[in-house]
Parts: sequence; C-alpha cells; structure tokens
Amino acid sequence: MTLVAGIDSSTQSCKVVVRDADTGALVRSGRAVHPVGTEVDPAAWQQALDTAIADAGGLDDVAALAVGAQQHGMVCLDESGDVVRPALLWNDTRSAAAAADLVSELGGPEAWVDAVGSVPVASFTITKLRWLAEHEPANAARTTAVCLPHDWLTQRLTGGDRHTDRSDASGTGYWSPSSGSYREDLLAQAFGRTLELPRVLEPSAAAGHTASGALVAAGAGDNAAAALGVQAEPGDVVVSIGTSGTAFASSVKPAGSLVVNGFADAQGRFLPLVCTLNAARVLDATARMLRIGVDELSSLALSAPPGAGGLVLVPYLEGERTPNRPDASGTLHGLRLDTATPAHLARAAVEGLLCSLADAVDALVELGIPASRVVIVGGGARSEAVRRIAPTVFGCPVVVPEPSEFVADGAARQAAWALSGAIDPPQWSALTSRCYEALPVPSVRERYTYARELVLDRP
Ligand SMILES: Nc1ncnc2c1ncn2[C@@H]1O[C@H](COP(=O)(O)OP(=O)(O)O)[C@@H](O)[C@H]1O
Ligand SMILES: O=C(CO)[C@@H](O)[C@H](O)COP(=O)(O)O
Repeated sequence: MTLVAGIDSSTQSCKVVVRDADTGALVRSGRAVHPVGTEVDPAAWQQALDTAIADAGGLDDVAALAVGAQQHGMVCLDESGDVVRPALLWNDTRSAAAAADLVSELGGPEAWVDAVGSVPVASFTITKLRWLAEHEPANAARTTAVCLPHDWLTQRLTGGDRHTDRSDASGTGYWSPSSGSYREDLLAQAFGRTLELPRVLEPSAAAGHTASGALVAAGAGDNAAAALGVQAEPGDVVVSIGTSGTAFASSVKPAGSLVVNGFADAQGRFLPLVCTLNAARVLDATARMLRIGVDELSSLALSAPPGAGGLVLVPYLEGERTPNRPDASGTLHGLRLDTATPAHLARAAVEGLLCSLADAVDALVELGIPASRVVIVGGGARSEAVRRIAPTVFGCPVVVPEPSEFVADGAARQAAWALSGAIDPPQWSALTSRCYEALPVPSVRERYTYARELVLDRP
C-alpha cells in the first residue's frame, strides 16, 4: 500500500492524517494544539507539527505529503531566512486602518476587485505589511522576504527554495487569480519596496522532498485544501465552521465582489469565498458563559423554540471581517424575563452563528453561484444543534459528511495527485454523509437582520 500524508496547520491546532494513496482510506492520524492569540512565532507551528507527526506514528513510511494551513498570515524573513517577528494571523485586526488606506489609495474597492479579485481587509497579508512598514520600521527594514504559514512549513520540510500555490497566493492581496501573476507594484505601494516572494506552483507540482525522500506537494490554503478533501459536487456550497466561518464553492472562472473574496482553488480553478471572524468559538464562548460543555450547549439549544423567543445573538465577538467591522462587538438583542434562560441563550448562539453564515452564502448566490445544498464541515459541524438548526436558517438541505479532518484530507489527496503525475486528483471513495432537511423558519433571519442593522455601526 502506498501511503500519503496531509497536514492541516490551522488556527487552533495542527492535524496530520496518513491515508492510502489509491483509495483514500484513513490509516492513522495525530494532532497537537497551537498557542492562543493572533500573533504567533512560526516556531510554535513547527513544534506542533513535530508533535502531531509523532502522535500519528511518524511519516517515515509515506511516499508524499502536503501542507494545508490557515491563510493570509504574514511571516517576515530576513536575509538569512530567519523569522523577523511573530507572524500576524488572518484574525489579527490591527491592520484595519492600513487596509482602509490601501483601498482608497488605489481608487476604491472596485479597483482592488479588478486588480486581485478581492477587497483587502485586515486579514490580508498586504495590509499587515503596510502596518509593519508604518509601526515597526526596524522590523520592516530587516525583512527581505515574506511568505505564508503553509509556505513556511513546506520550506521547513524540503529545506529548499520557498514555494506557494495559487490558492494561498490569492489571499495575499498582491497576486492576481485572473492573470496568475504577482502584482509586485501593489506590494511596493503598500510596503515601500518589493520583497522576495515564493514561487507559485501549479496544483499537482512538487515543492521538493523531505530528508527521508518523500515528495512534498505544493500545499494550499486551508479552505482550498478542504474543497479538495470534501469532494463537493456542482451546486454545493461548503460552509466551514472552524475558528473562522467560511462559505465557498468551486468556480470555473474568477469570481469576486466587494464582499466575496475571489480566490483561486487548489485544482486549477477558482474558489469564491466569504469569511467571518466568528464561528465555532461563538459556541465555545457561550458554553463557557453557561459553565457547560459544547455537547450540553447543543442539547440546551435544541430544547428551546426556533427563534429563541425573539432572543438574538449578533456574534461579532472578535470584531468582524464580513461585514467589515473590525471594531464591532457581540450583542444580545430581545432579552425578556421569559427568554433569560440558558436554553434561550444557547439557541440564540447557534442561530446567530448560522445567520451570519447564511449572510455569507447569500453573498455567493448574489454573484450567481448556485447553492442547491450546503455542506457543513469543521469543528462546529460536530454539534447536533448546528446540524439540525442549519436547514431552518439556510433554507435548503444541509449535508454533513461523517466528521473528518477535511483540510488535512485534501492535502493528502493533493500529495497523492502529485505522486501520481495524473492530470486530475485521484477519485477517492465517496464520503458517508447525512442529509438534514427541515422547513425554513424565515422569521429567524428577519429578526437577526433587524438586530444586526441596529448594532452594525456601534463598537
Ligand atoms: N461537538 C462540538 N460542538 C461544537 N463545537 C465543537 C465541537 N467539537 C469541536 N468544536 C469546536 O471546533 C473548533 C475547532 O474546529 P477546527 O475546524 O479544528 O478549527 P480550526 O481549523 O480553525 O483550528 C473549536 O473551537 C472547538 O471547540
Ligand atoms: O482567513 C481565512 C480565509 O480567508 C480563514 O479561513 C483562515 O484560513 C483560517 O482558517 P481556520 O483556521 O478557521 O480553518
């Protein structure tokens, strides 16, 4: 049996899966936690990767591997290749003002959509580089190269040159998915000069080999890797409920808007995507407030009526990216004596999270992307309340594949693809999924929209 490995170096943890290259069958897996915070020393990702690999029983017997990782994080390197400062992650909002400046300097948001498919917000690497130039001139002066979390880990595995792929390059703000080339002019405008950038590999290319001789594939941003892992069908919109909430779909042509990020995918196509800052951790935070675990939160939520008696949680607990309100906070709206119960709060948290993601799906639909089904993945998809309430909020059937680490799975599938030399990725066994259907409850979204508009412009 030929083995391949996939790595997911995501916000909260590092996961490793080892799979059969031909069938995709899971052979073994491992994981390790990442430090908390929006600024992380990349060495901590390396340590977590080493621990996760050991937990998975080592990778000496794998023929190929690939890294999927959280997008956008700014890893600054000096001329020796050493890290200049801790990486600023996708959910670090300190560069929000820099993002606004960059948008107006280029002539407005439409100019950015034309240039790179997306309007940069604080998550995008280019805005972090502007922030660095303005706030840490000594660190900026030392920086000669910049790369992303998956690029950095891939280079650590190969010991060779730095590479990236189309999907991750498309989240920088200085690479154009439609032309397939860097916009070094935009980088220079943002940072004051250009920097050494990783070479962008095609989806099935090799970045190099590990010391033990395993092929290291191009890797990908985590959402693009998840798209490879879930093997979604036309008409499916994938909604990932991890630290971030994302809604995305495969597209044969570039597709971005003022709200939708027009990313590239990891199969040579495109991945229009909407991302929120607040997803699974809305459930974590609510469970913490109630001093219960997430499973009990789920049971409580299901014990309350749809609409939580009018109680609405607008879940902007870390500020928000879509809509772009970096300084927003969360709000509870509609609290009354009869809704002041743990069950109503639990229901409001699940519904608020899902309404925010339904807004994200709507933004894709407005771009002409079909959404006949929603496929939910990520840690939050393990919640029974999320699964059962989702179709009432999304207004369409919701498919939940049997829980798996889809980012790591997609990276493993990419590794098998690179190893095979074939034109297309291998067709692995179909996933076992369950479909949840329920009548839509439009009043839940109507009330959420009302509450959201009330608080949108208040910090
Ligand atoms: N059964 C569950 N119910 C609700 N949330 C869950 C459940 N299991 C895991 N989670 C949450 O999922 C999140 C981790 O999801 P994951 O997709 O691995 O995130 P990331 O990739 O961003 O690190 C955590 O916040 C965790 O609390
Ligand atoms: O910024 C984005 C997408 O644009 C996020 O989706 C990050 O890629 C982090 O992903 P998770 O760790 O939440 O999976």
